[in-house]
Amino acid sequence: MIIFENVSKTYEKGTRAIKNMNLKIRPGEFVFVCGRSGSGKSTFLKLLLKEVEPTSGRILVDDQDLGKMKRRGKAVPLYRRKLGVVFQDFRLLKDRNVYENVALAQRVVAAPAKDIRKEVTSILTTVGLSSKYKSYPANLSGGEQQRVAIARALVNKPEILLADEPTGNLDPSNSQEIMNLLEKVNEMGTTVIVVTHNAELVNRMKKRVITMRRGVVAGDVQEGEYQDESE
Ligand SMILES: Nc1ncnc2c1ncn2[C@@H]1O[C@H](COP(=O)(O)OP(=O)(O)OP(=O)(O)O)[C@@H](O)[C@H]1O
Repeated sequence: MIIFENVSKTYEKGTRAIKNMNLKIRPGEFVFVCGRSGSGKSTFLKLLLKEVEPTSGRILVDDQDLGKMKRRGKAVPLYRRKLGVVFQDFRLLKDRNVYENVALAQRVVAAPAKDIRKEVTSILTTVGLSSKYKSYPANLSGGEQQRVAIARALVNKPEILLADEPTGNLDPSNSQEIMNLLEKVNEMGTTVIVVTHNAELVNRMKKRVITMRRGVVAGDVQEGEYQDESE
């Protein structure tokens, strides 16, 4: 369970990026966080990743108070293992093939060698890329590259998948396929949080929609819609 209690974030120069955010996301939910550029979506993700600290308020993830977690030591890296992250620009290693890109995430957490092949093979099957395990990113379509990034984010079995504009670089048909994959991942048990301003896609998915406007939660609706130009 993710809980934001009266969370505000003011950056050094005085920009109030998040104002009094109250939010609960339950295990297994699929949530869109929508809003225009500058509405606070990235700051929300950074708070959840403990990349930035709230100016006030409290963030709890599975009863762990992020504010009480020591910056030094193992607590933050251990906490971050709960979270898989996917970005708009895929962020794959260009000089490694698909298999290696995904396996590396397992090596980072010192997974036993005998498990790596099994887990990587299994997750590549889930994302529909088992036949391309030897390909390099440059030889894959954007949609395929994002599938590799999703496999990499999921191979260590995080509880929560965070996707920051995952379809920002994709055409409509690849975007829909990525959304379908995220829905499948969610149905397999992972909590999925997707930050986006792609209203068309959001409105087709019929999921919970949290709308941010100038740092404030302006809407939070189950099977909701996002009206891009509502401001
Ligand atoms: N490191 C920072 N220092 C100062 N101000 C910042 C910083 N990061 C973000 N901001 C400001 O905080 C506000 C919210 O930004 P944020 O990046 O969270 O919005 P966003 O909805 O993710 O936008 P985008 O869709 O463009 O990424 C904006 O006014 C932005 O200029």
